[in-house]
Amino acid sequence: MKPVKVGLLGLGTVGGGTVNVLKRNASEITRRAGRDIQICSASARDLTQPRICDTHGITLTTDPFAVVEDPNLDIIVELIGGVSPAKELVLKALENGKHVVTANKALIALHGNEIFAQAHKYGRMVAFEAAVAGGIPIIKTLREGLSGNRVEWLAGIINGTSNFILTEMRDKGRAFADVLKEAQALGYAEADPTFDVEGIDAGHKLTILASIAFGIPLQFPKVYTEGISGITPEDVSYAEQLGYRIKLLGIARRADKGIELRVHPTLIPAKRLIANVDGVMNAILVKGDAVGPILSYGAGAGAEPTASSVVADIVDVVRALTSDPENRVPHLAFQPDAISDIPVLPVDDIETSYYLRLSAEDKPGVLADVTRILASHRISIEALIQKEPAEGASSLPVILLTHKVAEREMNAAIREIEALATVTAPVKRIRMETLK
Ligand SMILES: NC(=O)C1=CN([C@@H]2O[C@H](COP(=O)(O)OP(=O)(O)OC[C@H]3O[C@@H](n4cnc5c(N)ncnc54)[C@H](O)[C@@H]3O)[C@@H](O)[C@H]2O)C=CC1
Ligand SMILES: N[C@@H](CC=O)C(=O)O
Ligand code: NA
Repeated sequence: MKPVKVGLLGLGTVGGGTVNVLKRNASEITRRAGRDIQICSASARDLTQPRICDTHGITLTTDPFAVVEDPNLDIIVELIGGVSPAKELVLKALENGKHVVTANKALIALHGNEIFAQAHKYGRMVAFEAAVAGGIPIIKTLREGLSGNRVEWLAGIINGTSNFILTEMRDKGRAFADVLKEAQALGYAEADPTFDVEGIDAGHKLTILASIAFGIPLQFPKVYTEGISGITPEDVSYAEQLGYRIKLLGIARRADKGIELRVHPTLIPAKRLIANVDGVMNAILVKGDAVGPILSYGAGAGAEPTASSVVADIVDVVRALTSDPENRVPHLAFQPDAISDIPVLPVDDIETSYYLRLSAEDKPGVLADVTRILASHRISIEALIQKEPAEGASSLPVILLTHKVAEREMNAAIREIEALATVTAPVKRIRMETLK
């Protein structure tokens, strides 16, 4: 049979990794796919840049639109990133009758509904396994492996850059900015690394996972996002002393009145498996009603781990080229007319436990004031540590762990605590999850 012809948009970290994996494993991949897969052309902004891959035999261009307009290509692999021109390129490729593989989570989370409608219109596939958790086949797991379950919740470490930074801060006491620079040099970070450290990239991935888990539309604007940029080495160390680890988690959970969608730094008991997922590794814990909890673990970023998912998607498309299109797995696992309108809850309604760190003057009565305020909001305290003031400092750190309370109630209590004359700095708050 004739080879399947692929055009690649982007030859950076993931594009280069994809060329390398397809070349190195060509014969095994052909045995799995049933056809040879040939990268015929590729676009990059600057053709003179050094590359991690050998582009011998690939026609190179600086114009990505020339690739999607090439009538000889069957599959377009979009590895440029960002919304524009990626969106225009993907829509055009589908219109031109090509199947699309992409690693672009921002694009799918923000414009997936429109892109899937275009794919449906032209009877083509869009595959995006690499968009969530790099090399971990979590989309396939949710969409296919767990399709007999009612998913109750999922919680994941789904940003490799943030996890790498938190791990290096904890293990080696390194400074945030210094570790972020290293993550960028290793090709883990987004083109704009604030997407990594402010929880936006994890929010994009959570949007996709939640749609596939619960059968809801992609709705990134309703995800609560908070990143790790405010986490200090002190918080990491206090959490450790209390038996917890701080991880940036993306959490999607069915609650009584709707669905929680939130990304924030979270204290997790140190003995949980997921609390020990370190460096650039990612892990997603999914709780299905039938299977119980399952944990998928693997590299969340980097050239070849991400290429592993890109190539698997190419193989899926190639296999589907010979099967009845109506029997394909739907993009969001649920049939397009079966997407439900169950509401996403505002963050104020979400209940969690909290770690609070206060700076208080070393005077009698301060703790009594704080506990009175918490009690007046029906917030009960689970643990408390009070430290000696640092040498020369007049205020002392007080660390509290609370039982579960609604975010709205905690916000009100924090406002009152911060108004106390004896509390000398804004209260530091990190949410906690037991993940049971
Ligand atoms: N780096 C990683 O570990 C992972 C990246 N991703 C996603 O994969 C995609 C690619 O990421 P990387 O390979 O890291 O990026 P990169 O910056 O290393 O490579 C991007 C490539 O696209 C080209 N490009 C960029 N803007 C362009 C434009 N406006 N027009 C034409 N070409 C353009 C560049 O020349 C380069 O060849 C992104 O969507 C990213 O979010 C997903 C999972 C992991
Ligand atoms: N910047 C992302 C790359 C993979 O999606 C990350 O750090 O996880
Ligand atoms: Na994946």
